[in-house]
Amino acid sequence: MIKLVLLRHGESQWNRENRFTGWKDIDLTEKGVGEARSAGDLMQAEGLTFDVAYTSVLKRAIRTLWNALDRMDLMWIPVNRTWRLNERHYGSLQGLNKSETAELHGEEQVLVWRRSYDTPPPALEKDDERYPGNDRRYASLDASEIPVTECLKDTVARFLPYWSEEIEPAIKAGKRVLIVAHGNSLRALVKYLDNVSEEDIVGLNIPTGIPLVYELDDNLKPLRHYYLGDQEAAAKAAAAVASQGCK
Ligand SMILES: Cc1ccc(S(=O)(=O)Nc2cc3c(c(O)c2O)C(=O)c2ccccc2C3=O)cc1
Repeated sequence: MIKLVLLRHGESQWNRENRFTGWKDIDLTEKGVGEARSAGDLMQAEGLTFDVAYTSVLKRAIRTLWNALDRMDLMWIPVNRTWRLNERHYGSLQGLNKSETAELHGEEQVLVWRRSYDTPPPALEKDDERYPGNDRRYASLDASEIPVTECLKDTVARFLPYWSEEIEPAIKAGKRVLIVAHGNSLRALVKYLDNVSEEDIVGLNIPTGIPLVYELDDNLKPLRHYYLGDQEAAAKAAAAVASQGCK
C-alpha cells in the first residue's frame, strides 16, 4: 500500500481578509505558519516520512512546505515547484473581497460562479498589472499557458499533465510524496483520484493545514483517505472552508 499526503497551505493574509487570491503571491499569516508547523508535527507523530515534495511557485504554499518539513527534519529533501500546482486564477476578481465582488457583479452572478465547474470569472486585460505574463517565474511558459482567468475545469486541465508526467512516475518508482498546494489545485487531484463528478467537486472543500492521507494500491487507485489529527477538528475546518470558498 502506498501513502500519498496532500496538504493545503495555511491561512494567508488575503484568506484572513476574505479576498480572492489566485496567482497573487500573498504570504502566510502567523496563524498560517502555526498551521504549517502543526501539520508537520501531525505527520511526524503519524510516523510519515518523504523522499520528495511538490508545491506551487507561490510563497504561501512554499512556506507551508518549509515549515512542515522543518518540523520533520526533512528540509533537505528535493522540492519540485511548478506553476501547475498554483491556485486557480480568478481573473479580474483577484484582490476583491466578498462585498466588492457582490457590488460589482451582483449576488446572482456570484451564485452562478460558486456552483459552476466551467464558467470562468471575467478575464484580465493583458495590460492589467495583475496579468502573470510579466512575472519572471512564468518566463518558461508559452503565452497560451498563462491564464487571464480560469474555471475549475481549466485548473484540472493544466494540473493533470504534471500529475501524469512527474508525480505519478515518482510514486511508481517508490518515492514517498508530499504535495503542498492550494484549495483548487488539490481539488483537481482529488477529483482525478476519486473520480469525483463535476457537480460534486465544486462543493468539496479541503481544510487548511490538516494533512490528508491517501492510501493507494499499486495502480495508484485510492483504497481510502483520511485527515490526520482530531477528526472533529478536521470536519469543523472543512465546514468552515465551505462557507468561505476556495480562494
Ligand atoms: C472573496 C469572497 C467572495 C465571495 C464569497 S461567498 O461568500 O459569496 N462564497 C463564495 C463565492 C465564490 C466562490 C465560492 O466557492 C464561495 O464559497 C467561488 O468558488 C467562485 C469561483 C469563481 C468566481 C467567483 C466565485 C465566488 O464568488 C466568499 C469570499
